[in-house]
Amino acid sequence: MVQTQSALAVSDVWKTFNPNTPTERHALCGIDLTLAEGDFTVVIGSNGAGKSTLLNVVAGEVSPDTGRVIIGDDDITLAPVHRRARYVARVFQDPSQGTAAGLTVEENLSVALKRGQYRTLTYSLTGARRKRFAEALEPLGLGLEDRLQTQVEMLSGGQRQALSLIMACLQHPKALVLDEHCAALDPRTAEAVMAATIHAVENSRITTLMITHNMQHAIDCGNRLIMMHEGKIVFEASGEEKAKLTVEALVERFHLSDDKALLVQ
Ligand SMILES: Nc1ncnc2c1ncn2[C@@H]1O[C@H](COP(=O)(O)OP(=O)(O)OP(=O)(O)O)[C@@H](O)[C@H]1O
Repeated sequence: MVQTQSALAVSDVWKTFNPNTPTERHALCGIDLTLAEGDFTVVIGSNGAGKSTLLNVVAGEVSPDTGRVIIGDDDITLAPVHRRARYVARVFQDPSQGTAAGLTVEENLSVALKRGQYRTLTYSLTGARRKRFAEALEPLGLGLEDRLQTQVEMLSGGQRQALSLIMACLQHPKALVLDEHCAALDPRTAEAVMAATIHAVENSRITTLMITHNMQHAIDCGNRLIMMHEGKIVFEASGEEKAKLTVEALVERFHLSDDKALLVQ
């Protein structure tokens, strides 16, 4: 057991894909990142900067070549994805990835309640549990609390993504990773899901890493921001400095005005 005060620490993490081949890619080059409990950190950077690889290392999808990932007091560097479910919840870009289409809204939420435990296909949907689900869904403002028995395949992409978010937060994971989870949604729905994200993360104070290419979301969300480039963190802002950032200042500061990937509004 490693003693640490942080909620999530990524320490000197390196990752090279296809080493010593013509397709070698240095995705992460000595990443150090320490988040306190409740930190909501936005991750931005150009295409290929290493953002998804960083989140994959935290979520256990990718093993670092060297370095450590520590959550609370537990070193989870070598923990497989299924064991990390007790620690890390994730929402992907594709709304269909976080929910089971053939199950109802309440069945999906019941599965989410079993995060990190051995899952069975038995759901005990008590009145108390349905009330808890309805209370979790109600702040989304999408009316899902009245559709607990609706098959998820009947929901829109935005509704499914909002449900994925609530499912990810339901058991209060120690860390939440959001990988461009609004990128596949139409602009209006993306705004609704982002508002739900801010509400869910800030209310529950879940330590969160969120990738976005939307600079306005990067400005509006979270108390910390990191910018990655070529596998390194090249800029960090937190607290008041983060609150004072503007889209223009970010673009100007990093001479990114010609990088369209960073300018999706
Ligand atoms: N599984 C993989 N196999 C080989 N190379 C990979 C793999 N995953 C990522 N890479 C490479 O590692 C580098 C970092 O990729 P990563 O997906 O982490 O970047 P990103 O910042 O998330 O980019 P984007 O914004 O385009 O999604 C890139 O050069 C990418 O091509």
